[in-house]
Parts: sequence; structure tokens; C-alpha cells
Amino acid sequence: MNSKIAIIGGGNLGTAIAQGLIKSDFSIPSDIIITKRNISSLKGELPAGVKVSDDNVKAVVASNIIILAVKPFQIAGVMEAIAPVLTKKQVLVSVITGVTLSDLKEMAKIDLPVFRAMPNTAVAIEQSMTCVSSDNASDKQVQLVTRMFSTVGKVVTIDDKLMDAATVLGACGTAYAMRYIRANIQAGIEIGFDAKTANLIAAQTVKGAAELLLKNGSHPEQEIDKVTTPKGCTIVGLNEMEHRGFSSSLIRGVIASYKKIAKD
Ligand SMILES: NC(=O)C1=CN([C@@H]2O[C@H](COP(=O)(O)OP(=O)(O)OC[C@H]3O[C@@H](n4cnc5c(N)ncnc54)[C@H](O)[C@@H]3O)[C@@H](O)[C@H]2O)C=CC1
Ligand SMILES: O=C(O)[C@@H]1CCC=N1
Repeated sequence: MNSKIAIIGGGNLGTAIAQGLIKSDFSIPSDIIITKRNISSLKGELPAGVKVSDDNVKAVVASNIIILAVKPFQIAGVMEAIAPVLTKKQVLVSVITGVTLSDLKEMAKIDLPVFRAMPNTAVAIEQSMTCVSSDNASDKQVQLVTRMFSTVGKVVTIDDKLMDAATVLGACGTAYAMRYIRANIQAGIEIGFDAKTANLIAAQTVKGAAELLLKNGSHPEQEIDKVTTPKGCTIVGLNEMEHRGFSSSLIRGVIASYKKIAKD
């Protein structure tokens, strides 16, 4: 039997998860119910047939997998409302930044299986990197959640302590990669391309570079060595970027983002 899935919080990530699960055939549209307080702002973004509701309690009662995708400051209110109808047979999956497994267990008030999953927005096109941690879950439940996220990208199981780090590297990382690509587009236009062609070249080049690492299992420096012709133009560009603090600024950005989660 297919899982009935409630996605509580139909924002950027919640709708991306719904899109991905349907594209990957993990779910049929009528098995997903997605909630939002103002559902009129949601309908256009979703595949046909997905149920929409502003009633979290009804959505939870009708589902066996509950994905929590509201903003961190909204979770306490949501959990207070749904806790009385949660059962031990359900699986709770939170994608919310900074909310630990023990926070979830405390808010759930019953001893049900709890998962944290940290996907990114590429989940919509089945290309997410999703880090998963869990507590109180059977092997079967772990398999179910792992299979669900495996259909929409790659999955790695991690200790809950690493979830903030996973958030920064894997989820915020999409935005960081986009900035890198955008800067390339800006430079590409300055050296002669129209914006559309620069966009294609920059995006496909980054995709190819990532695929080299994933398929070859190599380290970036090994792949860089293959590009940097001695006395050539690549090394001149790379060294200029490093003189300007390229790696340093990325590392500092990632650490600033990580510290922000701990502060909240
Ligand atoms: N956007 C991303 O790339 C990622 C986001 N996250 C986490 O996922 C969560 C959602 O993030 P976004 O989708 O970016 O935020 P968002 O603001 O786009 O989505 C949150 C949604 O929850 C809805 N909502 C608020 N209160 C509600 C309630 N009581 N019942 C039902 N729906 C309610 C809001 O209307 C909004 O549509 C956050 O906790 C964030 O930290 C995690 C990984 C990646
Ligand atoms: O910016 C945020 O707080 C969330 C967490 C990861 C991606 N977006």
C-alpha cells in the first residue's frame, strides 16, 4: 500500500518535496496532502491532484508519514495542535532547521518514530542531497524514509549532532552554488556572451564538474590538475581568485551560516 503523506507547510521546500515525490513515482498525487494557512497562494505551484488544506489536524489524521516543513519559529504552535492526534504507527519527519530529534519527541508528547531530513530545493527535480537522522524508528521505518528520499536524490544517514552542518553544506549550499554560477554569468557577459548563453555555459559546466567528482570519486584538486595547463590561463585565473580570497570567503560564509543556526 502506498504511503499517505501530509506535508505541513506548503512553502518553498514543502512544495518542492511534493513535486519530487510525484515526479519520482514514490507517490501518486492523491496520496499527498499539503497544508498552508492561506491555501489560495499555493494551488498554482502544485502538480494536479495533490490535496491542499488549511487543516493540519485533518491532514495528520489521514496520513502515515507526516513531513513538517514550516519555519523554525512556527513548529511549536503546529506541534501543539497536532500532538493530540499523533499515533505511534505514524512516522514524523521534520525538515526544519535547528529543531533536534529530542525537541521533536518532546513536542510530540508520544513515543513515535521521529526523523530529521535535510533535503535541498533540487528535491523538486529528483536531484536532492538529503541527510537523515532518526530516533525510535524500526529498521522498516528507516528503510521507508530512506527509500522515500532516495527516489528524489542521494541520501546519507548522519548523527543528529551533524544536522546543522548538513543544513549549511547541503541545503544552503544550493544558494551558494547559485551565486558562484551567477558570478560566472556576470563575467561571461563582460567577456562577450549574451546572458542566456552565459547561463547555459556556466550551469552545464558546474553540472559537469560535479559529475566528474561523483562519477570518478576524485578530489577537486585532481580534477583541477587536469585543467590547469602549465603557463596557461586557468591557473592565472585560479591564483587571482585565491589572492582575492575566494576559498576564504566561501569558508567564512559557511561558518557564519552555521553559527547563525546555533544562535537561534
Ligand atoms: N528552503 C530550503 O531550501 C530549505 C528549507 N529548510 C527548512 O524547511 C522549512 C521551510 O522552509 P521554506 O520552505 O524555505 O519556508 P517557507 O516560508 O517558504 O515555507 C513555510 C510554509 O509554512 C506555512 N505555514 C506557516 N504556518 C503554518 C501552519 N500553522 N500550518 C501550515 N502551514 C503553515 C507558510 O505559509 C509557508 O508557506 C524551514 O524550517 C527551513 O529551515 C530546510 C532545508 C532547505
Ligand atoms: O535559509 C534557511 O534558513 C533555510 C535552511 C536551509 C535552507 N534554507
